[in-house]
Amino acid sequence: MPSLFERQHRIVVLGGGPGGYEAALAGAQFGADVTLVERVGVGGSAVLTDVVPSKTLIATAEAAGAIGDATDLGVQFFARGESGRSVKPEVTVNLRAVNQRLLRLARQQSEDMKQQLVKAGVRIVVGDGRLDGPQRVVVSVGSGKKRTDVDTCDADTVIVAVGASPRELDHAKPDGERILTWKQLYEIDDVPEHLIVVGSGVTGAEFASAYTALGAKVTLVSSRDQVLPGEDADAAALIERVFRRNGMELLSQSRAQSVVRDGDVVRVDLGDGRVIEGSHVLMAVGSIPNTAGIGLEEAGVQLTESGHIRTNRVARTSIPSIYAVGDCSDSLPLASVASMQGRTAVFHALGDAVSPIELRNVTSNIFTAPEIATVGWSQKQIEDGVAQGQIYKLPLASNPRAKMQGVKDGFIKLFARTGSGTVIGGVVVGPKASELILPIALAVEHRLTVDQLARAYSVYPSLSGAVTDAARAMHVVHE
Ligand SMILES: Cc1cc2nc3c(=O)[nH]c(=O)nc-3n(C[C@H](O)[C@H](O)[C@H](O)COP(=O)(O)OP(=O)(O)OC[C@H]3O[C@@H](n4cnc5c(N)ncnc54)[C@H](O)[C@@H]3O)c2cc1C
Ligand SMILES: NC(=O)c1ccc[n+]([C@@H]2O[C@H](COP(=O)([O-])OP(=O)(O)OC[C@H]3O[C@@H](n4cnc5c(N)ncnc54)[C@H](O)[C@@H]3O)[C@@H](O)[C@H]2O)c1
Repeated sequence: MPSLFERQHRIVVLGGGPGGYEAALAGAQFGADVTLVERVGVGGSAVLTDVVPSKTLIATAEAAGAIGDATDLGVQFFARGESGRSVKPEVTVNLRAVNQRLLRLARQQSEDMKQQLVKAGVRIVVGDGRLDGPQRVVVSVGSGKKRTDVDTCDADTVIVAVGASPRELDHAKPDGERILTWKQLYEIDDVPEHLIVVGSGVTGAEFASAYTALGAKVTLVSSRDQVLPGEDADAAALIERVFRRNGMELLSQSRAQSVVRDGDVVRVDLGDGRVIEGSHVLMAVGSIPNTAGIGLEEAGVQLTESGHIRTNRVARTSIPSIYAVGDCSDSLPLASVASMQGRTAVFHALGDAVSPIELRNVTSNIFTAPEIATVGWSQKQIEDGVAQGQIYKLPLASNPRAKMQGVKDGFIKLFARTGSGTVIGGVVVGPKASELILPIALAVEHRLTVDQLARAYSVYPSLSGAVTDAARAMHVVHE
């Protein structure tokens, strides 16, 4: 039974994405008086415009890609033409139906989450929230002169979980038709003839990969030497190779200066004399936190130069009654991290046992084809001497199941502490790497050694067998 203290504790959560949702649920679990203020829909950008729609689109891209892969394994697709001779059918994607499906799925997921909150006893207030000092949130609806305050919520604890929005360049303003942010992609009815993706971070790489599989000609404009800056260098090199093999054009060290539309044509000016033309442009040049104009600085909350909210490892800000979680904070911009922060913040505010967030153990995945999953320390950190470790890389080409399935690209990499053999990180590149990384994540979280990992029975034949094989290869022979 919640104590009187918990029942009297008023938590106001601003923003209903993964961070806010998890915080609200955790508060309700403790029996606290929880109000969630959200302007668009429960689930936030993660569910309505970012993670859920993009991964649903990628599921279709994988299905389209699987047809080509099946051909490699001897499956033939043909139809009888009028003369009785076989003709190769065209594989096309009905993007309008795909988009309708993914938006329906996102709305349903949002509704399911809202019901969960209502069932748990969370009060949901629809509108724009802003802080009025460290312990009050004011909610308004409408904009400009029509803006009206509709609610005032006093709080013992405020959890700010307002997320982030696509960054826009001054000379490349999205028009929602041909020049698009990732939130506007689902409004187009046909697969673009030629999609230019500006920005080769995770968002740009995922959409470039997906639209190539859906049948678009794709040009990826990367401001760096290599796509996916900051990720494992071997994984980035492999994905570039696959992108090129699949017909994608990759422009490295190319920075878009301006994007203009001329009827059905868009032109991206790279500022060095080169201008590329396409039918659509996706701007994937990062995000900015939704922290402006909501009373944070006035309440004394410290922001970083980029406008993110400074937090400690239990997500508390510089003001003790205010916590900040998710993409608006200075933590890692991942849905899983936002959720963990949301829960941690509430546990801390209500005085329950709490483990400070350990970002090093976060597992993440890039949903390109093949996928790239990582956990723990990176090879670069080991090579730079930040962590001491051994590196072992096992190409999937040597794995029996991969051979049977015709898997052409991928590897497993393990990092283990020099001497003790404790697993400190790893990278998986391959189909469903997001599922294959878990044994490595468990090893990192629970400080298992390569020998302990190797002792687990993996199924023969299986892709996960490559994880135990890599662990075996790293066995430390003591003199
Ligand atoms: C294309 C794309 C794909 C991604 N894929 C993945 C993935 O596969 N896995 C993963 O872990 N992460 C992924 N991410 C990152 C993930 O989307 C974010 O880390 C996650 O959404 C952060 O959650 P959040 O709780 O901070 O809030 P958000 O999901 O950003 O939601 C914030 C909510 O706050 C509301 N809000 C903002 N201001 C106010 C206000 N003043 N008043 C009321 N409400 C307000 C907004 O309407 C929004 O609903 C992806 C990101 C992008 C762009
Ligand atoms: N699968 C996932 O979990 C997933 C998917 C998408 C995003 N995310 C999260 O979102 C974060 C942000 O990723 P992102 O890709 O949206 O942003 P990002 O900031 O990581 O990448 C944007 C890229 O655009 C480049 N850029 C900026 N201006 C440019 C210009 N004018 N021309 C060409 N390139 C330009 C930048 O140099 C940068 O490399 C990720 O780190 C990740 O945490 C996660």
